[in-house]
Amino acid sequence: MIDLARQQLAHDADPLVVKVGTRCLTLPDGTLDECQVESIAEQLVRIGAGTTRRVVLVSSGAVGAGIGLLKLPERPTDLPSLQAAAAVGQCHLMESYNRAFQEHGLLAAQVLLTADDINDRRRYLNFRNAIRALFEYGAIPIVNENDTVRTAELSRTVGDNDQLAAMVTNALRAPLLVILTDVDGLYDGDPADESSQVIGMVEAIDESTTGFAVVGTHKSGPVLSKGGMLSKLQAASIATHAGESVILANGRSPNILVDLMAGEPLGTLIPGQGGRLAERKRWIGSAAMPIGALTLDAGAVEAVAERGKSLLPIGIKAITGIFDKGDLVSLIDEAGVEIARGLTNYDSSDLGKIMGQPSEAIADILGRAPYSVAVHRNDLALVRDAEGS
Ligand SMILES: Nc1ncnc2c1ncn2[C@@H]1O[C@H](COP(=O)(O)OP(=O)(O)O)[C@@H](O)[C@H]1O
Ligand SMILES: N[C@@H](CCC(=O)OP(=O)(O)O)C(=O)O
Repeated sequence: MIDLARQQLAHDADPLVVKVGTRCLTLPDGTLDECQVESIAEQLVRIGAGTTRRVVLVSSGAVGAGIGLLKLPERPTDLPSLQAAAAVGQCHLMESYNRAFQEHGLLAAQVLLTADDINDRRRYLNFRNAIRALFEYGAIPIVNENDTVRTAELSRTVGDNDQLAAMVTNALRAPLLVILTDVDGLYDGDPADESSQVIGMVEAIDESTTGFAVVGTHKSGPVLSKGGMLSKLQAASIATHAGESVILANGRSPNILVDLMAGEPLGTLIPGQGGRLAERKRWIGSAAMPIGALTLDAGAVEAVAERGKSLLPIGIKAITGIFDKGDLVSLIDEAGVEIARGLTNYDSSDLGKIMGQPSEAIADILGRAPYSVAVHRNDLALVRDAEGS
C-alpha cells in the first residue's frame, strides 16, 4: 500500500544516496553476486538515475569480490591482505557495475574516499564539485571507502561504508539515504528469532533503538566489512541529525528501490530530525570529525550557546589535542558535554598561550593578533542545531 508521506519523501529524494552492503552483494561463498549488481543497476535506472534523478551509489563488496578472484581459501584477517583483496576486488566490482549500467546506456564513475577527504574542507568541496560534474554528465558516481590507504587505528577514519554513506548524504544535502542490506529493516530483536518484528518507523535514535542491534550476529571478525546494524543506526543518526531521512531495507527483496521510490512503506524509516542545516554548518556539525577540544567556562558556554556569540580566548579553560589553525574542534563545557563544533582561528600551541586572556593581550603574547576571537560564530555549529531542537 502506498503511504503518502513516504511518496512525498521519495519524490523529494533528489539527490538520492543508496548504500549497498556486502551482505546484499555477495554469494554464500563470499564472491560477488553479479545478478545483484545487475538488479541494483537496473532498479537505479528505473527510478531515474542518470536522467531524471541524481543518484549516488555507495557500494561495499570489494573485499568479497577480491577473495573470489584471488582464490583465497578463506577470508584473511590481517589488514594488508584484506586491503589487497579490496584492491583486486574493487576493479571487478566496478567492471560489473560499469557493464550493468552500460546495458542501459549509462557510465559508472568510481569514487574512492576516506573520512579524511570529507574532514578536510578543501577536499570535501572538491569531492562535492566532482559529484556535481558527474551528475551533469549523467554518469553514476559509485563510492567506496579507499581501503588500501585505510588504517584501522586512525581516529579520523570512518570505519565502514554505512557512516561514509551518511557523510556523503550530508555533504550533498541529499534528503534521503537508503541503506540496503540482507534483512527487512531494524528488528526489535535478533532477526534470526521468529518472534522479532521489523520496526516500520524509528522517530529518533536513542539507547532503546541501538539496544535492538544484536552485536556479533554477523561479521564480527572481518576488518574491512564490519558494519552491522549498530553501524547503520550510527550512520542514520549522522544523517538524520542533519535533517535528512534514512530508510533501512532489504536489498535482496526484488524491486526494493522501485517500490521504495513509489512510496511503499517498506523497511524502517528514520525521518530527518528538525530543520535541514545550512551547508557550512552541516559540514562543521556533522560531516567532519573534530580533532581537538576546547573546554569553555560557564560564561563562554552561555555566550556561545545562548547568545550566538563567537568564542573569545578568555573563555577557554583547557585545550585537548594538537591541531592546526582552521581545524575542526569540539567546544565542551566543564562537565565534558559537547555544546558546539567550530573551526579554530589559532593552532593548539598559540591557543595554549592565549587561553584565559583578554583579546587585547593576544598581540603582546604572540607578537601578532590576526584574530580577536578563537572561533568565529560563522564557523560554529551548535550541537543542539544538529539535533534540530
Ligand atoms: N536488530 C536488528 N535488526 C536487523 N538486523 C540486525 C539486528 N541486529 C543485528 N542485525 C544484523 O545486521 C546485519 C546487517 O548488517 P551488516 O552485516 O553490516 O550488513 P551489510 O554487509 O549489508 O552492510 C543483518 O544481517 C543482521 O543479522
Ligand atoms: N570497503 C569494503 C566494505 C566495508 C563495509 O563497510 O562493508 P559493509 O558493512 O558490508 O557495508 C568493501 O568494499 O568490501
